[in-house]
Amino acid sequence: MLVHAWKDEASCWINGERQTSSEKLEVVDPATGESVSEVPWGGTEMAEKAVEAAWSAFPEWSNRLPHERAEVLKEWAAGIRHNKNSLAELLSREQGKPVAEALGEIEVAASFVEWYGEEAKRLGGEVLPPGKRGQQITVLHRPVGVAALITPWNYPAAMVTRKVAPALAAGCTVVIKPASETPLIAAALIQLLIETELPSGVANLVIGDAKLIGKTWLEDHRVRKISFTGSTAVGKELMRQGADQMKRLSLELGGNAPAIVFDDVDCDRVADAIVDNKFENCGQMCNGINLIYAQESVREELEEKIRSRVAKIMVGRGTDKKSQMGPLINQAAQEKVAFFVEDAVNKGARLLCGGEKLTTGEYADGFFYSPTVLAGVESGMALTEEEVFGPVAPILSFQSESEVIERSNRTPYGLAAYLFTNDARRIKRVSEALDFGMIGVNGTSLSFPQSPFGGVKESGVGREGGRYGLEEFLELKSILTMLD
Ligand SMILES: NC(=O)c1ccc[n+]([C@@H]2O[C@H](COP(=O)([O-])OP(=O)(O)OC[C@H]3O[C@@H](n4cnc5c(N)ncnc54)[C@H](O)[C@@H]3O)[C@@H](O)[C@H]2O)c1
Ligand SMILES: N[C@@H](CC=O)C(=O)O
Repeated sequence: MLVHAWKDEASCWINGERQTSSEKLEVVDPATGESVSEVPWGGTEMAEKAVEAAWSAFPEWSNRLPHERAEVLKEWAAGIRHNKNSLAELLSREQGKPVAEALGEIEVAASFVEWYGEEAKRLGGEVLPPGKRGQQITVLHRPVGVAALITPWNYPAAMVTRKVAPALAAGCTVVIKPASETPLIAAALIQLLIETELPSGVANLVIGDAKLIGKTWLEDHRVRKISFTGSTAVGKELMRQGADQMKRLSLELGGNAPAIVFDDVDCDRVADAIVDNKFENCGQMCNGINLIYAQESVREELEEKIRSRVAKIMVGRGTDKKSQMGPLINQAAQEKVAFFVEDAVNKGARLLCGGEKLTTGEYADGFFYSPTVLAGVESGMALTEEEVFGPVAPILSFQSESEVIERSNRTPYGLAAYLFTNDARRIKRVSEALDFGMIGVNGTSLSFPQSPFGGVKESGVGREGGRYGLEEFLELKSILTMLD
């Protein structure tokens, strides 16, 4: 098996072939502003060509035996794991996260491929009780068809495989558009997929103008499914555009996750869990904690335990082994975080640590922001309403269970919520009352291949992960047969 260095290899892929373009996209390291690589930049023409290839490949791929599709996925997972170190380095350079975190993401990416390879073999149908004598009712699961997959920059490896693997397992063929900030890791993963026994045209990748490519795929009748991960604003726009042709849609969108800490906990363990989650990927995580609600009697203790941990986080370039947190993805993200902190402080929040753009020395050319903790946060501050998507831990106080449930549910988002308590009855009551798609109880890890990942309300439609993620790429067909 080949080990790649990923130098000057990035490309768009259609029908198993590299694509060229007169226009190029320069991919920049957010830690240094240095160029990492150039990739071809596509538009309408390349997007159409990709659909043509996926459409032509669909009959053969969808008719393959499930275990044959599984073989390809197994080979892909092995290729990813075989190349994990160079993939993690590439991911860190274009996205900014520390290499150790990037390695973790590559393993998650491979685990989804492996899991869906296994699940592909279990795809079955159903025979239902007859409605009249001599009748047989059979329900088949059929692949939706050509699926268009659009992915974000924050987890640019795992979000690609979490879509591609179930789509291929179901028998769909795919066209993929990664975020322009992080096309290299997507191109590398698709190259590894193409290096398996995958028939040409089953997986196609177009890097380029998001609006043009999105419009082309939404207007093409041959594309039957859109699976999108990204911001709620773009998700809503795709839903509007998809309505014309009744496209099947899966939307994994933004969140505004509360972490509720009751007063019966061990504050050291809770502070560890909260800081791990909040500062992963520089706070750029859809299920990242956005608001920390501390019950008043433990608030001061928790504030201090969180502050002391956050003050020690080493910030630096992701490829530097000492770094525990990298830069934000770009200048706009850095400015947005600065705005949220300034707004909160102006409205009365207390800065416990951080609170500044890092702009000198080794940080001068990157988009760094210091790990920040704010206390005394109250509703009315902009960061209580919106997803901050940065390294800021805002702490609020609450008195009673009913009050904190009501305040947590006030958001239009509903992706993830976290709850810390040792009271079993309270765990049941509160986790059932919180209006979110995923609840972490006494822990903050939510992403596993077998578990459904996704939100309610404006956090999206549908689920990724587990058998639910496979169902997103399947249609039901009922066959009602009279046998005599
Ligand atoms: N729920 C989840 O599973 C999940 C996972 C990761 C990220 N997210 C969310 O993603 C957001 C961050 O990602 P982002 O900034 O890359 O989001 P984004 O919406 O700006 O972009 C996401 C993708 O959509 C593309 N895009 C942008 N405009 C488009 C258009 N008009 N038509 C078609 N495609 C278009 C982008 O190029 C990118 O590939 C956050 O809100 C985060 O919470 C959600
Ligand atoms: N952490 C999430 C991605 C959200 O941004 C995951 O691993 O699925």
